[in-house]
Amino acid sequence: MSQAVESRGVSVRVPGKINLELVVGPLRDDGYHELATVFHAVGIYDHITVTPADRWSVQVTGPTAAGVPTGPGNLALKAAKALARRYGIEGAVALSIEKNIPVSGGMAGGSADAAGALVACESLWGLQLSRDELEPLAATLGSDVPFLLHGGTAVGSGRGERLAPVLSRGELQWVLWVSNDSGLSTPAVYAECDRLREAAGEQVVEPTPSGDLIGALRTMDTEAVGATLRNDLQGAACSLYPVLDEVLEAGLTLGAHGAVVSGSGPTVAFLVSTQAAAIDLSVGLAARGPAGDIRRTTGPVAGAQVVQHVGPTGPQNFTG
Ligand SMILES: C[C@](O)(CO)[C@H](O)COP(=O)(O)OP(=O)(O)OC[C@H]1O[C@@H](n2ccc(N)nc2=O)[C@H](O)[C@@H]1O
Ligand SMILES: Nc1ncnc2c1ncn2[C@@H]1O[C@H](COP(=O)(O)OP(=O)(O)OP(=O)(O)O)[C@@H](O)[C@H]1O
Repeated sequence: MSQAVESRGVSVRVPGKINLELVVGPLRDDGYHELATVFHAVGIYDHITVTPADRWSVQVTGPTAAGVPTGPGNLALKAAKALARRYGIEGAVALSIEKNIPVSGGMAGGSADAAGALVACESLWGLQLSRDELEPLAATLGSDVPFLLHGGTAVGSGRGERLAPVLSRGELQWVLWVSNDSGLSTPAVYAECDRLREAAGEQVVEPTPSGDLIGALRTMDTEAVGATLRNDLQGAACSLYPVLDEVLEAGLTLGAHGAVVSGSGPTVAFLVSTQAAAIDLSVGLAARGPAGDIRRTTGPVAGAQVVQHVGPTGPQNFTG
C-alpha cells in the first residue's frame, strides 16, 4: 500500500486567478459564451485538507470564509463526491477549507477549491491520476476549474476549459483592489454584457487571443503587458458596480502600468514593475482610492499542489 493511501489526511494549496485578457464571443446554445482568455494564477491561496470520515462534511475558516456554503452546494464537496463516484471510492471525507481568495470576486475561488479537492482526494485515495487525467471531470464542475489544476499562465478557449500553456519568464507584480462589500454573480455579469452589446448593436465575432499580449508575456515586458490587458466583461462589471470606474482610474493615476477587472469582477488588478512600486501603489490606493482591501501578490504561480500528508506519525511537508 502506498504512503498516500496510509495517510490520514492530505492538504493542498491552490491559488486564485486573474484574467490578463478575456475576449467574450457569442452566446452558445448551451448558455455559455465562447471565450478566448489568458488565465494567470496569482499567489493568493486557499488551503484544502481532506481526511477520511464516515460522512461527507465541509468546514470553512479563514479571512474570506463568510458566505461560503458548507452544505451540498460547496464546490469542493461537489468535486470530492464526483471523483469518488467516477472511481468507485466507498466512504467519505471531511473537507476543511481555509479561505483567503475573495468570494464572488472574479478570482475563481470556488473553482480553486474544487481543483484543490480533486488533487487532495486523488492523492488520499492513491488514484495515480495526472492533472491532464483529472481535467475532464474538472471541466464538469466549472469552466475555470481545469486551469486551477495547472496554474501558471495559459490560454483558455471553448468556454474556458480548453487550455494551452503560455511561455513566459520571470514574475509580474500585482496590486489587487478587493471589494470588502458584496461580490458579483458571474451569470449576472455575462447577462449584462449581452444586454449592453445588444443595446449598442454590437456585432459579436468569434474570439481570438491577442498576439501582442502573448508576445509581451514571452519577454515579460511589464509596460507592454500593462498596455494589452483587456476584459470584455469590464463594461458589464462597471455597469453593475459603478465604483469600479473610480478604482480603475485611481490606480492608473497613481502610476500603474495597466489595470483590469479580473474575470466577472469586482476585483481589480493593477500591474507595476517592482516590489517598491507595488508598495507605493498599495499605500496610495489605501489612502486615496475607494474603500476596499488592497493586496500585493505576484504571478504566475503553480496550480493545486499537495503540501502535506498527515499520517499516523504526524505531518509530512512537501513544499514550503
Ligand atoms: C468569468 C470567468 O471567471 C473568466 O475566467 C469564467 O468565465 C467563469 O467561470 P466559472 O465561474 O467556472 O463559470 P461556470 O460555473 O462554468 O458558469 C457559470 C455561469 O457563467 C456563465 N458563463 C460561464 C463561462 C462561459 N464561458 N460563458 C458563460 O456565459 C454562464 O451563465 C454559466 O452558467
Ligand atoms: N468553496 C467555495 N468557495 C467560494 N464560493 C463557493 C464555494 N463553493 C460554492 N461557492 C459559491 O460559488 C459562488 C461563486 O463563488 P466564487 O468565489 O468562485 O466566485 P468568483 O470568484 O466570482 O467566480 P469566477 O471567477 O469563477 O467567476 C458563490 O456564490 C459561493 O456561494
